[in-house]
Amino acid sequence: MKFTKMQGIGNDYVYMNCLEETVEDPAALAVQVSDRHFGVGSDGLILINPSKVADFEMAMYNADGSRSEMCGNGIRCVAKYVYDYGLTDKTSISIETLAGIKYLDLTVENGKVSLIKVDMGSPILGAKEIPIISENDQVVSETILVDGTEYRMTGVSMGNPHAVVYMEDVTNLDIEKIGPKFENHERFPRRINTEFVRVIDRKTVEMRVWERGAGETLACGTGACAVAVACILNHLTEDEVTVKLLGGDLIIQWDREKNKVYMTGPAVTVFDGELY
Ligand SMILES: N[C@H](CCC[C@H](N)C(=O)O)C(=O)O
Repeated sequence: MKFTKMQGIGNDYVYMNCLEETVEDPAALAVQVSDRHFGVGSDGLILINPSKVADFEMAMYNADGSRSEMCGNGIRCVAKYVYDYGLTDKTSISIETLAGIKYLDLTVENGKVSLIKVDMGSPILGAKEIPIISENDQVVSETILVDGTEYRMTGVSMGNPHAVVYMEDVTNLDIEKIGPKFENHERFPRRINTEFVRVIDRKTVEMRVWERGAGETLACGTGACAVAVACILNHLTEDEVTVKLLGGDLIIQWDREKNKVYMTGPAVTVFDGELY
């Protein structure tokens, strides 16, 4: 079976073109290919499928085989894949996900996609869609007790669930220890992606992420969107934020009139390969 390894600011997945290949058991394949010693090495597996309602469909599996609704870095790579490999010649495309249809604008340089802007749709706070928040609205955060320590956190769904946790320092964080405690906390029955964020200034934040089903990754696109929304709601930043992740930067804008989040970032092809 043919595959392509791609990465979006270091968040790497194995991509398979399922317009041509058939994958019988994607959950098992995700575990197999993700292994960094016995497999290809990745944060998970992403299948590019045909769609009846959009140009393509993306099916995303974490390294542990669990399925996620959405993947921000992954969807930019899918856009690069379908354009660079000639599956489409459009530079505005739609991709169906379990979190709805997403719309993407591609920047092409020398015949290849270099940058992608994604309309990530509307964030969801708790169970309810976030209404347009005025500057006078109250701070949106809660306290959560994890492993004996109280943290301030905002829960945001970008189709998949995120806990945004505010920190003074993320560099020295023992994420291998605290990450799993958040992921499996009783507050989150479907487990959770956790972003630990430090606000640098009103336009810049830095974060590290512990992903549901994958552990620490170098970046998380949906996580960066959740972080921006949470920081904006808490009046910590402006409506456009540069999110600095271990693998690079993403620009996140929240258009509060339309209640849409836009994510802009790169996508890179690493290599093509064949699985035996
Ligand atoms: N890295 C991905 C998100 C993966 C989320 C996944 N770990 C989940 O279970 O929701 C991103 O760029 O958005």
